Amino acid sequence: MLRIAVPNKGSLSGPAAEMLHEAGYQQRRESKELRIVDPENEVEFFYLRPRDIAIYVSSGRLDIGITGRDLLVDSAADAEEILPLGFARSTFRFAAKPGTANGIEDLKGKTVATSYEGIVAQHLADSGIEASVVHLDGAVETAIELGVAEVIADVVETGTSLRNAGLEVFGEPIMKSEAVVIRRTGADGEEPKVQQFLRRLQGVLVARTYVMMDYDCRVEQLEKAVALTPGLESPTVSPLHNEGWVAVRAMVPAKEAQRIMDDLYEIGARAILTTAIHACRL
Ligand SMILES: Nc1ncnc2c1ncn2[C@@H]1O[C@H](COP(=O)(O)OP(=O)(O)OP(=O)(O)O)[C@@H](O)[C@H]1O
Ligand SMILES: O=P(O)(O)OC[C@H]1O[C@H](OP(=O)(O)OP(=O)(O)O)[C@H](O)[C@@H]1O
Ligand SMILES: [Mg+2]
Repeated sequence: MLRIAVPNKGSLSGPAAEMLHEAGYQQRRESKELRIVDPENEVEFFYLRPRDIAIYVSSGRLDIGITGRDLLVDSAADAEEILPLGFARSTFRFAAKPGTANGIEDLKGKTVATSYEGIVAQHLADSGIEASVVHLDGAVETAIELGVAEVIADVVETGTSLRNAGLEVFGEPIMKSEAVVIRRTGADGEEPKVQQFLRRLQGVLVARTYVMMDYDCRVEQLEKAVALTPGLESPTVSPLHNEGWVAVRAMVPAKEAQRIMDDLYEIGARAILTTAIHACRL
């Protein structure tokens, strides 16, 4: 049975459960459940604090886990990323009161408050900057107002939390993060159960980012049309009953679907349809 760590709380837990559900796995019915078995898929899910997931996976007791890239790096656990999942996207940045810092060199001798001490200490060491780091559990944006630190380093998504606290980012982003699947460093990458799990999640990612497009066009327009809808490998082209016409079917990125439909119409394609993909294996 494959043993998988899943976030039990916070920004990662809802989207992770949703993705697993879309991939056909049973998920817990209420938020207090800490462990469930999905016998049909031969998988056991452990609902753990996101911060602890890399530690469990590195111990080898759990085969794989879903966590944030920033949490993985911060933990310094012996685990590695094997698949990015595209949700809980954020950047990790320094911020301070406007006009008090412009770059990392301005951190010299200052105190930085953060929940991600590992990332910050490493980044300061790599940059040759000596500064103190104070660990806070959350709501780090308030630390400056309350005099605990002159600078913070925190997760930024929309920037609303920083704006509300009257703070501004400075310097280069320290890292970009998103939810990722991890495994113990050097674990057997060919393990069939792990491979099957990854294929299912990849299927969800593809189903979320692509739509299926069907249309009819004249044979003379086919090369132009295919250039607009090259598909993943190559589009399916079938003859139509009316001579001189073909039907084309190809996957296209969902975000570009409307523009592609306009462009196809312009070159004479008709009966252009897009449909959602519910699941796939590439
Ligand atoms: N506002 C946000 N937008 C996108 N990702 C976020 C946001 N806040 C946190 N994350 C990501 O979620 C992960 C942190 O999860 P964690 O559950 O520890 O914190 P949280 O979502 O802030 O919840 P909590 O309320 O428990 O602090 C990290 O990978 C982080 O980058
Ligand atoms: O840029 P934004 O869209 O505002 O998102 C970033 C904020 O979201 C998270 O906080 P959360 O609400 O989880 O509280 P926490 O600080 O206690 O973790 C994160 O720690 C930032 O504070
Ligand atoms: Mg938080």
